[in-house]
Amino acid sequence: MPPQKAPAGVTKRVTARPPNARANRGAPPPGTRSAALLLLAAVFDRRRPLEEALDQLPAAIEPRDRAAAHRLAAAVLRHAGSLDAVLEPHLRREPPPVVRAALRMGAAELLVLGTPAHAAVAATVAVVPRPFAGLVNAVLRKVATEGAEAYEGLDRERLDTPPWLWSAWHAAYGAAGVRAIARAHQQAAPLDLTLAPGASPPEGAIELPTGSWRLPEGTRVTDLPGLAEGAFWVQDAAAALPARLLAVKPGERVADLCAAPGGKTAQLASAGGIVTAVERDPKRAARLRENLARLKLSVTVEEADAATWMPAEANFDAVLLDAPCSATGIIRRHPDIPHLKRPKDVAQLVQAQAQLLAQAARLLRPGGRLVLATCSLQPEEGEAHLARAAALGLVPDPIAPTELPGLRTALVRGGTLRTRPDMWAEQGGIDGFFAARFRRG
Ligand SMILES: C[S@@+](CC[C@H](N)C(=O)[O-])C[C@H]1O[C@@H](n2cnc3c(N)ncnc32)[C@H](O)[C@@H]1O
Repeated sequence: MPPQKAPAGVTKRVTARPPNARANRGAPPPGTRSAALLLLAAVFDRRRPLEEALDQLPAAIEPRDRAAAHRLAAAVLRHAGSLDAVLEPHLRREPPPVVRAALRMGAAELLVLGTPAHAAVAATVAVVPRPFAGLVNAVLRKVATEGAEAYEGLDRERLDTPPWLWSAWHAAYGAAGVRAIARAHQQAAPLDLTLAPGASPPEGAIELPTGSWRLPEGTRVTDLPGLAEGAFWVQDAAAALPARLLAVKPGERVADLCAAPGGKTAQLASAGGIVTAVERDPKRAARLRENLARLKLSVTVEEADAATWMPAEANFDAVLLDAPCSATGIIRRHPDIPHLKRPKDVAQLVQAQAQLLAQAARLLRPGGRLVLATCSLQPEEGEAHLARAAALGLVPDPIAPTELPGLRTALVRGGTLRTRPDMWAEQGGIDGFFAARFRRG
């Protein structure tokens, strides 16, 4: 997102304390800030996903520095609009990108993460090119003394949401809806797990009404016992719903289209389905295989384009199409998304989804079931596909309220699923998903 000023006419909301300000956790370890600058340059300058940038950090960077850099970069990405609004009065002209990124980083440490001022300022100054050290020092000192008050007075929900997404969500969900969604995006998400059949949940996990298990935000999955043994896999509670809605019975032949990293594949195979998972991207297909091996699940993985893939023996009992999408439903977990996606991406993805849907319908036996899912809040990538499905001869198979315990508000339009990140707000929210179920006539 380019630096933004508060839009005209936006009401300023004042809260006693920034809701994201954490208890002071002390200064991040050395090496964090230069690694975070690499991550931010990848997202802001080259428009690469944060996860990809993390994978490409130099191998010499220590795991604890990587984790701290990820946390710092995520705070900048989540709050970039608000941080810019605080920085703006202290900048006479636009600084070079690396300096802008460092200023956002320093401001995020001061205003969001609670790093002590002396550590945040000195360590940020140390990673900028020398000619800009004085500027960064002066601006961050100002932010350290005056920034908190300015930050608290901002309409952060609005400033941290790109205008095109705000307008689209306003049109789809109304004024209260867009506000609630943007508020949910101010917070990082908790860690949700799906348990392997018969496995015990990790200590401290809470069971959600839909059957997923939740641990507090910031929990590191690698610290949980049972990960290597395949006792669970990481999967947001909303992401776990589409495969459940397919209600696979043991021995059924199931095609899982667009499958990596395989959370839904694992659910389908655990339910006893004879699963073929189709994934186009070779690296992601390799990750899918690794994940299935860890979970000791037997699945046929096809590296192929699901828009044209047609095995000799199709006639599947059930097909899950978890189509590639703009991913605007998972911004809580991926705060880089608002900085990477543009409206034209949505239009292109809708075309791809329509092709995949048509092919998915061809794979079914008569009477077979299809669930279409996208992790997007854009109606073009969800509800708009219902008319296309009807034209393909797919008959709606409405989801029943009993299939969504604790989530009845997510049941809309005569039996389709629409979750939003502001649902289950008291329990830490849920990702935004659309899902619809059909039968082949
Ligand atoms: C939303 S993610 C799928 C998440 C996955 N179903 C899960 O639950 O873990 C979309 C995946 O589809 C893959 N993909 C995109 N277009 C594809 C296509 N035409 N054929 C097969 N895979 C595709 C992407 O590489 C990506 O791995």
